[in-house]
Amino acid sequence: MLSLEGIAHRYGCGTEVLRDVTLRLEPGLTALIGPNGSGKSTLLRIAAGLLAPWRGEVRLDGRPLVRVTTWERARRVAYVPQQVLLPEGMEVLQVVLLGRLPHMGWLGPESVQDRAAAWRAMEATGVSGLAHRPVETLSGGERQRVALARALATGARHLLLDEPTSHLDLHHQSALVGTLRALVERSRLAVLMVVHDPNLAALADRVVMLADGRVVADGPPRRALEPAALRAAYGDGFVILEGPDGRRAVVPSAASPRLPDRRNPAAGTGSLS
Ligand SMILES: Nc1ncnc2c1ncn2[C@@H]1O[C@H](COP(=O)(O)OP(=O)(O)OP(=O)(O)O)[C@@H](O)[C@H]1O
Repeated sequence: MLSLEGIAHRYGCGTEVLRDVTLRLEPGLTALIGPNGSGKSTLLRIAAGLLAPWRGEVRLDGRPLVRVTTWERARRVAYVPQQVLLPEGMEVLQVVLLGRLPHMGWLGPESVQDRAAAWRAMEATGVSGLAHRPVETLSGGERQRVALARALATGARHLLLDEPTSHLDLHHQSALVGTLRALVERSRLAVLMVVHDPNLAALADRVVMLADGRVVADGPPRRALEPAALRAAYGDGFVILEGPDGRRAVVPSAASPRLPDRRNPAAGTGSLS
């Protein structure tokens, strides 16, 4: 299990962008949401071991992550950044096979098992038909799915995905959630994905909401996405529609929105009717 304990972070001499965040990443699909600049990407990079926290510790099965070798970490924790950079001049299959490097070591070449894992990952993300396309010819959404395939090919049980749906159309957003859910159920993966859309977050098993670098809600979607919690984090620039089956949709409102008053957290909360 990947756990973050008492994490605080500041860049240089700036103010704290994460404050005392404690989070245990259990098997299941967890959505990480929060306003722009609330610290989501910073938290993911710290969880991936790519950024040393200013205070606190990340542990993998109880061991400090800094003591886990780079190879082992790469086999067990996969991270897909917000800005996906794929090496130009390579075909999709070659790029996805890069996800197998932690299993191949320096000596390579890839084994039958490595190729099978790469094909499985491409099929799961719907890019197997693009296997021999040079990556620079792909659309933004296709690139994003190739990056996810590379992460899945690692076989890591912990997936850290920073806005994996930002370039995806509605169909592929649903397909991605379906794929992740199937992986979670079949292989007990622990997935932490940053999303901006609360409606997408509502499809997760658990929602963690950050505001001002703190966890302000953590629980099942219905509870974590309570109107009052959303309003405290995002202000009043949205309305909540409720269908006859009780399902809710959060949609931006056309009115000039006000952000919450962070000096007085009680202001800006309340009923959204
Ligand atoms: N390398 C850096 N140097 C200085 N400040 C940084 C750096 N990276 C991020 N920040 C600042 O840290 C804060 C948190 O940034 P972060 O990218 O973690 O937020 P986020 O919640 O992912 O935002 P968004 O939703 O806009 O992607 C922001 O105020 C940002 O400007």
